Amino acid sequence: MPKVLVSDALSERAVEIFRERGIDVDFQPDLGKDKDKLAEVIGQYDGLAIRSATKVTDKIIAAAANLRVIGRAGIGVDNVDIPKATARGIVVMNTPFGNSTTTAEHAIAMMLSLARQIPQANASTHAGKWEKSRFMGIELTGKTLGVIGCGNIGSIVATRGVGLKMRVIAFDPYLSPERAQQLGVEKVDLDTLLARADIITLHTPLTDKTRNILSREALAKTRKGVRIVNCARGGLIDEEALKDAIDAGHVAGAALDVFAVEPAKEHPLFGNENVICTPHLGASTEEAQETVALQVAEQMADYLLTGAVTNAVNMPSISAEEAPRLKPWVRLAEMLGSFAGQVTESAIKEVEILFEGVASEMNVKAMTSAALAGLLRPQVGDVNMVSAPIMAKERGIVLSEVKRDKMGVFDGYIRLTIQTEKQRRSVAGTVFSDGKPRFIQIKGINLDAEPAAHMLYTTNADKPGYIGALGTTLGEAGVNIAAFALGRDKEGGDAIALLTVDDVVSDAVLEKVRDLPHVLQAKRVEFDVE
Ligand SMILES: NC(=O)c1ccc[n+]([C@@H]2O[C@H](COP(=O)([O-])OP(=O)(O)OC[C@H]3O[C@@H](n4cnc5c(N)ncnc54)[C@H](O)[C@@H]3O)[C@@H](O)[C@H]2O)c1
Ligand SMILES: O=C(O)CC[C@@H](O)C(=O)O
Repeated sequence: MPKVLVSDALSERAVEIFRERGIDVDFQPDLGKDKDKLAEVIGQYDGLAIRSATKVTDKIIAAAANLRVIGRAGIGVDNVDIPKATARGIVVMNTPFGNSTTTAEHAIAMMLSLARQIPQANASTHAGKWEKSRFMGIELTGKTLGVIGCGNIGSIVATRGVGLKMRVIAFDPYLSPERAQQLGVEKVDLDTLLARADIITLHTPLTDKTRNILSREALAKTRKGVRIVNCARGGLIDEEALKDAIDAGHVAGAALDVFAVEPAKEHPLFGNENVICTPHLGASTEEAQETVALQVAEQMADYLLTGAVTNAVNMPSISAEEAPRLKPWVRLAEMLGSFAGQVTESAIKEVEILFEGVASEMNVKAMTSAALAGLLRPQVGDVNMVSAPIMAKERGIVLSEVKRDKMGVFDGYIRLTIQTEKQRRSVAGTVFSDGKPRFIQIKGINLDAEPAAHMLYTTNADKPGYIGALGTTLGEAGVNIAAFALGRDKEGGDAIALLTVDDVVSDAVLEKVRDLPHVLQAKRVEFDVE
């Protein structure tokens, strides 16, 4: 039974879902804050469910010997070392839509609070001061709202802005003109947004491109009296520059839900009367927390129990419906890759994967990832479907995928061709109606072989007497042959043999086979068979 640790304050709904799905779950909502304790225990778990407090660092990943999936109940995965998780073959999932509306509403609440100084007026009134003349606000109707990042949350904020009768402009290089029109916003470049917006609201992820998008220089380009809302990520604003701009009276106010360092227990902007702060509350509504907890638990359970992948940030999706049909094809792809990887000794330069017929109608990304994992494993050891594409890229392997309608006798097949420094090699296979993989072609030569735990692959010149000599050599070495698949390109041409044997083919036996007349190559090939 898979075991999951919930190390942040997720809604209890997640725990219920894991239990209902038959998963052993430990709910320790404060454990994520104790990184040493987390590193101590993480090795026991197959899954880790988190919000933002748990930092899944290199060190945690190194200690997570059995971890297969990290589920983030929320959007931002910047608290997870994704490259490290990917390299270790751990799927990282998030819930990209579950808290968007709630966070957009928080941004709007922050904008309204900023416009009317509601938190300050509230504190003053509670203190019995009745400072009616101190709190003069601004009206939002007719004002220009500048949205930086118009994705899930930014677009909801934009439409709410339109609803408030604001003029909404947006900077987002990936926003299409059609989508902008549909949202009722004007697409502009960053400098135009900075120059025109009365209120700027940030909704991008934190990346190398967006870090400090509101830099000192950018803030200098804003209108005097601009107000700034950040409910996205702390690093998007140069906080020192923001403080200076507020102190100088250029920026009229800022509403911050997020900070460069969190938890933010002290900050240069704390105590500033023009700054409103909340402790990263954007996603904190009962509705959003229940939704993200439910979604992340379902997604993680699906992956751990069926292999279905939803909302992974480091792997292609595999839906629960397609997972059973796809599974034997993924397995075939991995075996084709494994075969090619085991018989190849030089560096792989190119990989081409052809998907024909029914194979081309399925999730080819998943099959490609599996083929790459099989291919690289003999060379790099610890690799799986998650880490294989990135490892292939790191090794400079050029990958191409080709899809083709059914042309041959099989309803569908996959052919993997690899180009090494020395040669080009191909292997093809299909899945029979019993769900079992079959190799149907090697080096363009047809054959019919079921991959098995222990196999011997030979290439030889097609001359009489070879099969007898091979059988005798194996028999004398005590190697029992369970199945023998043969093929040749033409009479007297190149021939191949793929034999299933009962035990591992030893190096000594391989040497004897290589010494037989007409043998060009002899390789031991092994597969993990269920
Ligand atoms: N405060 C919170 O509690 C809270 C809750 C949820 C999400 N978030 C954060 O809100 C942010 C937005 O989330 P989302 O779900 O809308 O993400 P999203 O991916 O749907 O949208 C992000 C948008 O930013 C745009 N973008 C990317 N790079 C850009 C750049 N250089 N300049 C301008 N635009 C750029 C993208 O094209 C995209 O449209 C994320 O940082 C997320 O982590 C915060
Ligand atoms: O879990 C939270 O409270 C914060 C979530 C938010 O930052 C997100 O990226 O989804």
